[in-house]
Amino acid sequence: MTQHQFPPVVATRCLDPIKFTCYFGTFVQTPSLGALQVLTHCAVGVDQDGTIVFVNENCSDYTSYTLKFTGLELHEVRFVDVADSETKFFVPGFIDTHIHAPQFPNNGIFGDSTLLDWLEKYTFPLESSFRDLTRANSIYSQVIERTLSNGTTAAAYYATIHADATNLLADLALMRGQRALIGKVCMNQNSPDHYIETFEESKASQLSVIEHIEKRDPSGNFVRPILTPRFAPSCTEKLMKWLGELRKSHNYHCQTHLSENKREIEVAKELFPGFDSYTDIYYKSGLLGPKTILAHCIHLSEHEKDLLAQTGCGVSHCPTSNSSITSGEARVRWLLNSNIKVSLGTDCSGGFTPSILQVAKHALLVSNHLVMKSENDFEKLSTHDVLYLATVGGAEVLNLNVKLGLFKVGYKFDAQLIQLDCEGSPVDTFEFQNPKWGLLSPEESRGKFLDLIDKWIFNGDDRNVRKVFVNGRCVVDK
Ligand SMILES: O=c1[nH]c(=O)c2nc[nH]c2[nH]1
Repeated sequence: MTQHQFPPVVATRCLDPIKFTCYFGTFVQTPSLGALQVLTHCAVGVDQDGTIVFVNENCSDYTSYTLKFTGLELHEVRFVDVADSETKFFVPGFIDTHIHAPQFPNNGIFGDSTLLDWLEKYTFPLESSFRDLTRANSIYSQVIERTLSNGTTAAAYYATIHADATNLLADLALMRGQRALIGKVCMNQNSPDHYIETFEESKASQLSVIEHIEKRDPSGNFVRPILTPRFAPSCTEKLMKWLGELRKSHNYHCQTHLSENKREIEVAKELFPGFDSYTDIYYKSGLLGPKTILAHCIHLSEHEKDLLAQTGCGVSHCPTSNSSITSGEARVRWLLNSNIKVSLGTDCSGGFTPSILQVAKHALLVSNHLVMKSENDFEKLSTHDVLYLATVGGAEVLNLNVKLGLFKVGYKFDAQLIQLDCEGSPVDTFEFQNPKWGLLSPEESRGKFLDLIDKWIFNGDDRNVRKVFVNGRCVVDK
């Protein structure tokens, strides 16, 4: 079906250790919001640290180029040529900036509840069972496997209040090769007797989790602790202020929920009457900064939005969850226009899918609903916009030491290999829709390829994710 005009795989195996890997094929990325870049016949070189050292577009002789560029011998380089199908391409790994790992068994179970009763009925009972490490081991292993298989190369996880189980989540992510921010949930008020901690307990277990994770990965490039006050209603001011001090003194990451549900906002205001707004509670507690991730942010006032912009926080937009438990529609464009970093979160199990690709599609549909309600086009998000939120947006919000989200020199090779015409693919491909690079005009080929990307976003799923790479290492090979 495809017109492959380039050399086949030259060397796949050698006796000496591989010093360098060169991937050859089509690479798709979103260098800026709304812009989709398609690099065809492109050679991307990755060193042993998983860092991209060259990106050479329109490179017909990629083997000679690579050897010349690196100065290495043929046997020291692994060539991975995936250009055997024109419906195969690399995209940056997805970044899930809001996911509750212990809630995974409840995906799809929410009945007709909304946030506060959903927490009581479904969420707290399940999370409290993570005092059992056998259960934690089995569920956390499954979450990591499932999200990796959906192309998620980095995630900001909420765990539970239990230090041992949280440490286990960090160990499992590190072992399996998924980048992860790991949050021990802190909650010391308005929670059920079977699932609550005192201020002193919260403090002690938070410090022990930080110590454990920092020992496991001193570089912090793979797993890192993230301070996680659950949300204002379940934390005392004393606890939030202590976490705020800790954040500021060590420049730690921080994550919490903000302005998800109207009743939740009323409760927060009732519990903290001395503050100007829900956002102000976090602001005055010292929780807001460039490494803070705020999930939802649906019902913010102008002033609250300005506070997020001023403090440099990132937002995790969770449209699947917001539709499922009837929370509302976040105004993503309104946030982006104020230079607030926005990314996507599955929010399992308020959300029902562990797939950021599905969430990207929901983000687009929710933006269409905002347009239908307000009758202006301003809020509409394109397929290219939501791909940006799923990759570059996620990297900005995670704010790690390593550069992620693009195929660019100096960035880490965290990637997915997508194939639309694989066996069992949910995406139907047709010969007349094939881009036929080199045989049609560049504009025609590009137009056809962009259509394929749209088809992938709307119809694709984990079956199309053939390989996943984190830091240059293949962690999923189907
Ligand atoms: O979507 C949500 N999931 C949760 O677990 C939670 N806790 C507080 N607020 C929350 N929102």
